[in-house]
Amino acid sequence: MTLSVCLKHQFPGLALDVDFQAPAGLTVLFGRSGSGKTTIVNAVAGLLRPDAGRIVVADHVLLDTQRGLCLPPSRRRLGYIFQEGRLFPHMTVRQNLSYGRWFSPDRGAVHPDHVIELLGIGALLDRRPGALSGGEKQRVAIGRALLANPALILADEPLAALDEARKAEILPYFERLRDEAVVPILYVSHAPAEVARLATSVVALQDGRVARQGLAADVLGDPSILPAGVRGAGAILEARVVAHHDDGLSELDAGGQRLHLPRVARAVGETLRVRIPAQEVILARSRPEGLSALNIIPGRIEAIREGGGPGAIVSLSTPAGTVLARITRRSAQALGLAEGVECFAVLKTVAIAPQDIGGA
Ligand SMILES: Nc1ncnc2c1ncn2[C@@H]1O[C@H](COP(=O)(O)OP(=O)(O)OP(=O)(O)O)[C@@H](O)[C@H]1O
Repeated sequence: MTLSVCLKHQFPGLALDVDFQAPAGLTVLFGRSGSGKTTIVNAVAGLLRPDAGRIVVADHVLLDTQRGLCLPPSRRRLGYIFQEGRLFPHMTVRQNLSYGRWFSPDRGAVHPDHVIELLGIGALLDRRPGALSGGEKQRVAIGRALLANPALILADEPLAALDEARKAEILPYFERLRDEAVVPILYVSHAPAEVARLATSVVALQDGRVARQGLAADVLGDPSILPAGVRGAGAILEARVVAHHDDGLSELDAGGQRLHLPRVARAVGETLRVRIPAQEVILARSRPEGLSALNIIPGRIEAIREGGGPGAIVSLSTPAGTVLARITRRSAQALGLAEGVECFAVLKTVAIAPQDIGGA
């Protein structure tokens, strides 16, 4: 266990009461606006003194209100990545990077060359932030946080201010950070696709409480806790690249099932995470023929969740993993769908967007 957070705090509009552990890797704090994500990050950073609580990062106690202990931010050994890079405009990239290093208690544990290579910012070192794109600024901000030699990185919606193209540019760097396990990361987001790509584990918040905690695939499959409700529901499959075809498609293997996706920028043999949005999946009782959709996966219904509206979310257990389908209650009834019934999930190739595909 790398981070342990137990907090109670009362604001006029929020009664925060959380207790969770973040294992190594990248833990996403996920929840609707106002659910308490930033309040938790601020308490971990030392920017907010909560009414009660205890926060420990790898045996280093940052806060223990019972013992009257509350370390100031400068003694917490945290790297902070904000929505906007917040670089110093008058300094070059090189100077901005060394600024983080200046505050590091033992300089040198993370080598600058490695960080520069990891983030691909070698060509930017002599530029000032004004001459960088939004994505480049954010990469430098990540580098500065890493070079402060932190015990934990806090990233508060670091992609929120970027457009889709810039987000796609930055996501792989967070994946590398997660995979190299340079340092554990607590990452705030309310975008399911981002969570699906990045999270090792997810802490889902609702009204200041932990609604669910666990692996991304399990938490994201539960529409009741999703900020965007059923619209954000989706399954995560792990799939290995088998071939790239001349017509622009890539072929993947997910538990023995073939998936055809728009060309993925990964080598044959690499394993990917693919998010399958529930609203892009059609269900059929028999294997459809004469259909333009290329992906047809057989499975058995595990559960059907109905909400207050006309829709239902069907969880299908398949050899590729659990697939979710958002259909109408009317269709579920017409098809005689029920727990245990076998059916086929149909997915159009083009329904999978590049941001739904990432490193496993
Ligand atoms: N300094 C404060 N003073 C009073 N109330 C506050 C303060 N900070 C936060 N709150 C209350 O706590 C609630 C949770 O805020 P918080 O910023 O933690 O939510 P969030 O999940 O990060 O939301 P968002 O996704 O919009 O950033 C807010 O709705 C607000 O009512």
